[in-house]
Amino acid sequence: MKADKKMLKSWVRQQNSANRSATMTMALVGMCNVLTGMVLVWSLASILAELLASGQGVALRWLVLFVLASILRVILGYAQEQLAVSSGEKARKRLRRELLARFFAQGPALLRHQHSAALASLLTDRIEALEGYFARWLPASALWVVAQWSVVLVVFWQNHRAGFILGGCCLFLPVFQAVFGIATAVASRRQLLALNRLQVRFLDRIRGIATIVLSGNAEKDAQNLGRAADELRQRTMKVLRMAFLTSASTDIAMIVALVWIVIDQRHSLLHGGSIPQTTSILFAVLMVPEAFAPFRALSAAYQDRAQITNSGEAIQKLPLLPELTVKESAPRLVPDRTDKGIDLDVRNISYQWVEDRPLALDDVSFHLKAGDIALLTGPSGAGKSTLIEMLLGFIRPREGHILLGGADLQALQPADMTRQISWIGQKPVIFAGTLRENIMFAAPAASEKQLQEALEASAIVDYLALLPDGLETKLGEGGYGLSGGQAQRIAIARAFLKDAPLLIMDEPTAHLDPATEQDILVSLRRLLKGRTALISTHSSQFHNIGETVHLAIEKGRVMEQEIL
Ligand SMILES: Nc1ncnc2c1ncn2[C@@H]1O[C@H](COP(=O)(O)OP(=O)(O)OP(=O)(O)O)[C@@H](O)[C@H]1O
Repeated sequence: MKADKKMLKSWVRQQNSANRSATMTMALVGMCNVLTGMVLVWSLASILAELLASGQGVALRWLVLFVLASILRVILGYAQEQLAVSSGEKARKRLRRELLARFFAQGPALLRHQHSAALASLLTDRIEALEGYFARWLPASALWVVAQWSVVLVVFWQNHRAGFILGGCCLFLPVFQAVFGIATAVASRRQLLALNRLQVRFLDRIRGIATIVLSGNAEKDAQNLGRAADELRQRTMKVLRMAFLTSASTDIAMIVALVWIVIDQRHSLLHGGSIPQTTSILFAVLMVPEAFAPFRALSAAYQDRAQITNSGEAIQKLPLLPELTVKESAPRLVPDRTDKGIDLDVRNISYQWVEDRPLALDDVSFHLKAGDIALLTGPSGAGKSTLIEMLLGFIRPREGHILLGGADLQALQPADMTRQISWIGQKPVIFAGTLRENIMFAAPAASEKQLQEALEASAIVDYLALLPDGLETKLGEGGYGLSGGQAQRIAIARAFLKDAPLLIMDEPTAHLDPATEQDILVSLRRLLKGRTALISTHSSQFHNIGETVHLAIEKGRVMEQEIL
């Protein structure tokens, strides 16, 4: 627990220092704004004092100073706002980039530890909620003490008694902040957790909509969601109440200072002191809101401060899976590819998902020559998916090595590794976009001729004419729906286009009817030519696909058997 807090603090410090120059620039412009405010108020106090004393004219210099200071304040205020927006934007972009890089570096193994809705919310809402921290809280916290106490000192210099009163009232503010601010932070943290729970629930329900409707539980589920939404509403109201109390406490301190100064100096004000004396009193009175403004900005941003802790905690909760990327400075290795495919040598690899659970892969060794087609079979939970994830480079062996074309998989640069491997799973991911974009995703630089060849080899041409806009038909969410077989052909076309020498498949025909499975097998046979392949399957239809090796896996152990 203590270690977690320490790590969180150090992460927040890192964020602060990454943003230091922007924060300091904002604080500097803010300080100029405060100083300009003093000049503005002084010129206004002088104008009023002269009017009250003589009732006649006002020295031109005060009017000119007043107008110039007003214009400068507007400019400085605008600059402050612009700097805040751009600093918040830059910080969020940087954080998103860093997080996304971490997600990609950890691969799909991350989804075994975290719900996809929680990850999506971390990348979107939680990072978005940090805008206020970088744009408002950091500059306000760097500025408020200096700004507030420089106002108090200037007031004290002009009018000792008023300076004392103002300083005294300002001293109470941190106490109010400690009481209400901490309560606001706790409320805001609970609100965020409730929001996160609601998002995860919603995504689950949307994914499982068919199951919920068919089980007759739709009504009950809607009620549960309603309750979760109500909990979020109540937590949001609590945050607003706390924020209101924080702001009200600042107002009360300000009013007390104002009334106190006026009562204290009423004699000079009512019985006409000298012009400098009236000016100093009016200056002190008019400066009261200026003295409280930096603190008001700070307390308005207090909730924003809570957000960095919330987001930081969520980021800390991401599992510390080993990152898969190899340093760019590492020497480049080139796997040896031949016309037949690529050599795959798996040497004594072991893997354990959780410390006290049995090994998911236990001293696994096998060798596939270029052009070998291996069928991987085994009961559920035997370790097939773990082995595939390891070959795809998403998890690292605890022990042992995997050599691809003679090069150690773990020492390959990510781009060099992914170029060697194509993967076809049970259901291909179809992105929202056209059919063309979905296929070209595998090789964006492919020519029109290569695309046509891939369309023919994967037999997509057979159903192209049935699509409303051919290759330009919109697919994916909100787009045209494809059957399982049609979607699987997209995955096959992608593999043709990518033209990688190692093909890994995980139950590629699992959800297809026997007739479609036969059609897909025809395309797969074409795809297998000139490649090494490892196919995890339960289907007997694969037993005459031209397999040369049988890998039977059970309890994480592999038996290799060559088929002659
Ligand atoms: N993220 C994880 N955390 C803990 N244990 C895991 C995790 N993923 C897999 N396992 C365990 O590792 C073992 C191998 O699982 P794996 O998913 O590789 O089996 P499989 O042969 O692919 O099964 P199936 O055919 O049902 O997909 C199982 O005991 C499983 O419970």
